[in-house]
Amino acid sequence: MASRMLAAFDVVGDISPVSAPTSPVSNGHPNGAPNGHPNGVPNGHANGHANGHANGHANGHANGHVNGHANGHANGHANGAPNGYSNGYPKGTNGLASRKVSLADSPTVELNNHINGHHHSNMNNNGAPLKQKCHMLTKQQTQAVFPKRAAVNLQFSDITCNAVTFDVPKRRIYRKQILHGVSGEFRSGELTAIMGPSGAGKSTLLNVLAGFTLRGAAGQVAVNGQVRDDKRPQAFRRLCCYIRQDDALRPLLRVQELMVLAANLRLGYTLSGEAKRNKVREVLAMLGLRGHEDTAAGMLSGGQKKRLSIALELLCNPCIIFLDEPTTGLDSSSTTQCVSLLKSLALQGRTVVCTIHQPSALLFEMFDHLYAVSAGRCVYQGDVKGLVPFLGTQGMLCPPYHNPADFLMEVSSGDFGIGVDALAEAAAKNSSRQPVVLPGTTLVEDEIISSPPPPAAMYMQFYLLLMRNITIMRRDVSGIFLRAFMHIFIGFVFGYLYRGVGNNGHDVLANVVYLYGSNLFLVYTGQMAVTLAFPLEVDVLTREHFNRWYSLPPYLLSVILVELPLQAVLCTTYLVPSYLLTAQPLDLFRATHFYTFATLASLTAQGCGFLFGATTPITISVFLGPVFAVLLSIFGFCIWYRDIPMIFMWLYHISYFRAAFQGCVYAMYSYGRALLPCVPRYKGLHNETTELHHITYCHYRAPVKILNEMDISGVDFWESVCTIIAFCSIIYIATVFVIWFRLNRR
Ligand SMILES: Nc1ncnc2c1ncn2[C@@H]1O[C@H](COP(=O)(O)OP(=O)(O)OP(=O)(O)O)[C@@H](O)[C@H]1O
Repeated sequence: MASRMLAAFDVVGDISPVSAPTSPVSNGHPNGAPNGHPNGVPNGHANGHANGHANGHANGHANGHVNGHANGHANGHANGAPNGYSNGYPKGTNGLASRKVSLADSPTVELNNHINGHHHSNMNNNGAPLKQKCHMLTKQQTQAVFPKRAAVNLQFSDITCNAVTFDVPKRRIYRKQILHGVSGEFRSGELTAIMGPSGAGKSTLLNVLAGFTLRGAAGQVAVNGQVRDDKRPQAFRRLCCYIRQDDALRPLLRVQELMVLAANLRLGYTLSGEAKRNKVREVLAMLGLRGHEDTAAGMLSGGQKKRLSIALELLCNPCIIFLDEPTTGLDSSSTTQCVSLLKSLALQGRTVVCTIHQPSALLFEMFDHLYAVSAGRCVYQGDVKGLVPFLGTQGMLCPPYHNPADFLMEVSSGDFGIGVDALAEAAAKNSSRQPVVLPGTTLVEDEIISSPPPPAAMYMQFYLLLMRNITIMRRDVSGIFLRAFMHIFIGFVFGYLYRGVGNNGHDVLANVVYLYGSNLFLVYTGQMAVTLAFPLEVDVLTREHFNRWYSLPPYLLSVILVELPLQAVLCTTYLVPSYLLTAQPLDLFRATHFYTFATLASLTAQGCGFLFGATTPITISVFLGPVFAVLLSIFGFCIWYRDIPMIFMWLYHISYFRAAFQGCVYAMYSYGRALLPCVPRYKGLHNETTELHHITYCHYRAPVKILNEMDISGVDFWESVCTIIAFCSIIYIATVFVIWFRLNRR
């Protein structure tokens, strides 16, 4: 475990050859430093013991827990955070000025503390110095990667959240209160863990604090004392990023490509290309992803994906980082790496808040601040090391050698007979944390201290996203090949089954079926491809849009401009073989009309696919899409105009499928087409096709006859085209509206 963790830091050394911190101690808030061991482990270890015993777990717990593994580590926290804060900014006098020094100095120190602390516990209980090198960024390098931004404390008070659900079988509406008026503060420079049993409301709280979901939520969130205006979330969003549990990355893009794209979108073009490349290099190095630049995101391990998600957001140097269960699905080594990384980000002055499930004892102690939630109530907030004493005061003694995180879970699940209400009440009394308002740091002033460069302009966003989509399409060779193959294959199958029907008076009805089938096939393929793909796309879109990578119009335009031509090409691969094999007229005018209608129908169906994919879960959209397509396809083929009941007449008129199908039939049999040859065919018992020349009656010899019978002798090309385009436009506008609503509904 340890070696992997170090390996990650070694990578950092590529751009920042080892540098022992020079004067890390005096100002450092996380002090691990104060007594700690910027350079030497033995010292830190000794102090760790002393302080751990003295401050922390003096009763019962001390013997087991402290002597076990937590010591070297506990030292850093025990002495570190509290002193750091009192020295650093809570006293408020020098606020930012003192932070500027302390935060820049601290990462090296504290991480060494961590790493050494771990080694003490796991590998070196005798206190022997560990011979290891930890390559970390120096103060200058850290500041070069992440210029100073304001320290941001996040206060929240009386947060409630209600969910409304509808029970379909019982036909009843249920209201459920998920959060019951929780309050607290998450501070700059601290790594905060939100912990609690499953279903306690951790993710809900994180969502509300990040501003990701505000439906049903009430209460107040303030940034450095300034109340957040949820109606104008932009100012807050400029300060923070939210990394959700699912790594919504584009699997076909390489790490470097994703980073460069993110840099271009988010850092815009006021920075030179070289500066952005440097920044990408530095962030990748910091997150231990150097050497993986050419690896596709889909091929990264779980831990690497998590780090890449963080790297992408770090490019614009957020003040607050929210992470929902960043360690879920990671092995213990990757989990430690991930939390170490978060710790180092916090130590650089960020406010880092994450939800986490039952961490190991080691991991637990890496957090500075714990916010425990159970059944929507806060059951503890404060220093991690204060948890066991607090529970002790409530009569719940953590057994020796027991992981306090596990103990917390057991207690808050009610295993010790104390109710959540009683615990929450005790926690409220115990909480000694007073809100700290940092002087001179408001949402507006943050811009003055250091605002990230302006993001790319809209047209550049469009260009960058278009290039990204083209690259993804080019990489998805197997997907595109399969789609093309299926179109060609079905083109030949249809062509064979209906061979020759396009130029035979006896086969006019068969040809009408071919035209109907062709439209239906292209409508299905156009619709289903995006219906299935778009819900997956929505996850990435939600993450990127929430974190302010780009606006919706350039995004949608870039998607449509890649999908439309692709679908048009796929239509061609079907239409050409089937058209030729079915012996449709070799007349450019008719062929163009046919192609225009069939392709327009397919592209409109694609719009429906976007709409269904964006509005409904995939299990519903795969059902709803085809039903809608079939419904609209009935009119004009299964039922003719004169037979349609009044009540359904509107469906006839809006049906893009009907307009396209009738346009195709009209193109084949109107515009003065000559009398058709009548070659009746009879399929004999032995499958031979025999021409029966003696049959003389040929009902559809005159092409206009089928048009009259189908009631479509008056089709107007432009009217049909306009009907389809109008329908298509409405569908796309509805899609834009629905996606916009989904992305902005909070
Ligand atoms: N939209 C919703 N409608 C109804 N109930 C909801 C909704 N969102 C969350 N809940 C319920 O609220 C409770 C808390 O959910 P939340 O996801 O915040 O828990 P959690 O602590 O993050 O759980 P876990 O650790 O298992 O992810 C759960 O019981 C959940 O079923």
